[in-house]
Amino acid sequence: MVAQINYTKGFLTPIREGQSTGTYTLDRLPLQRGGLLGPVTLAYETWGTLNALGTNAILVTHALTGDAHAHDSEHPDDAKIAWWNPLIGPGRPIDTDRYFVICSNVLGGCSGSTGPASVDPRTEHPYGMRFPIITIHDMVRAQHTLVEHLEVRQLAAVYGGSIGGQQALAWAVLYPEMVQRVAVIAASGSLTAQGIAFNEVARQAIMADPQWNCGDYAPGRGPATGLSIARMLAMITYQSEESMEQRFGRHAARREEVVSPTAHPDLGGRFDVENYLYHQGESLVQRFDANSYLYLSRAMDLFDISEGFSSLDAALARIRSKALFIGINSDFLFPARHVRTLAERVRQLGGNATYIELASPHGHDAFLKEWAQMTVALQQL
Ligand SMILES: CC(=O)SCCNC(=O)CCNC(=O)[C@H](O)C(C)(C)COP(=O)(O)OP(=O)(O)OC[C@H]1O[C@@H](n2cnc3c(N)ncnc32)[C@H](O)[C@@H]1OP(=O)(O)O
Ligand SMILES: N[C@@H](CCO)C(=O)O
Repeated sequence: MVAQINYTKGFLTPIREGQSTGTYTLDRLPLQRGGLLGPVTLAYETWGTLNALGTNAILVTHALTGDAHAHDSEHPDDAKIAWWNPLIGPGRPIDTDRYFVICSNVLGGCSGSTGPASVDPRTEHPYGMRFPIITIHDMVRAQHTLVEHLEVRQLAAVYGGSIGGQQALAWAVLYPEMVQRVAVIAASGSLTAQGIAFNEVARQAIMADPQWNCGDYAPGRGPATGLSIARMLAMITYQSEESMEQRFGRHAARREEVVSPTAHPDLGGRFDVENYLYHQGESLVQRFDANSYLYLSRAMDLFDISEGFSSLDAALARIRSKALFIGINSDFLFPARHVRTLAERVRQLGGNATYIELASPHGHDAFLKEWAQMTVALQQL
């Protein structure tokens, strides 16, 4: 199923005891929708030590706007510095004393891995909209070559949430012999019509911004307004009515330094939730590429775990891993019942699948916030 891939180069730099950062480049990657992409670079980080047999590795896959910095051994308790910090480290559910933990920035991303902002070797200009459509399977196949390059023979586990959960599920289906355990968090076998709809509105906001310019913009000069609106919309889908009531209610804006993007002083910026969304939009513009947002959100839409197999059951029956599915009771992007149904189907097909539901008001993003519940859940795997 996986075509021959040649490695070209890679480096790994220790940044402190037990933590390294690196890049790895392969010549070309055959894509699920046809064609070849190359060279493809993945930026990655590792924590812990690989054993002599190459069997104690854990792969962590990040969410839509995440990056390879899942853990920071110098600041292990700060989730703002590294997005899954509280779950990774010595004695934690992803135990770096026992496991060699790997996290790479996803194919199509903008934090060191090849994506639409990378230079196309054929034109010597950024790919922009000449970047091919990539899928979750392509991301996973690229990760597979990285893992092989690191001399990992077996993955003790793959963990991921949201679009990272789609990747974790794809790992278990595409490489059943390699994945011993898998945690699919806040993700299902395919995104709902509602989820696709939210993503399309976000993409249209980006593409309607004149600064988008059909995807051709200089680094740092992209569609800031469009990307900001896309993030504002997406942040609503990552939360819930309950959490937004708790956090903001109808309170007046509490943060005066946030500038309301409206000409009339009372058309926006009056409510606290509005300022929160403006701030989130501005923050994403500082750290994320708009074209990457288009391609990654599209990969999320296109994902269908049955694609390439005769049926959904044929795909799910391939899973050999011990599988943990985690739903979130307030998630309306990947509703918990879809995650539970997926787990049940894997079990009905003879798989070793467990379902756990987090009880949280925090919606989809609960897997990035509910540390105590996530710790207990991941310990079940
Ligand atoms: C830094 C990074 O994210 S690195 C990349 C890796 N990231 C990821 O993988 C996930 C991306 N991150 C996220 O999705 C989110 O940050 C989450 C889910 C982790 C947390 O989201 P939130 O619940 O909105 O977090 P939180 O309440 O801490 O607010 C975040 C920001 O909104 C600001 N904010 C909170 N309330 C308000 C308000 N009422 N008005 C204005 N701003 C507000 C905070 O000050 C904070 O600002 P900062 O990020 O500049 O420090
Ligand atoms: N808050 C997450 C949600 C997407 O799953 C992110 O920004 O990556």
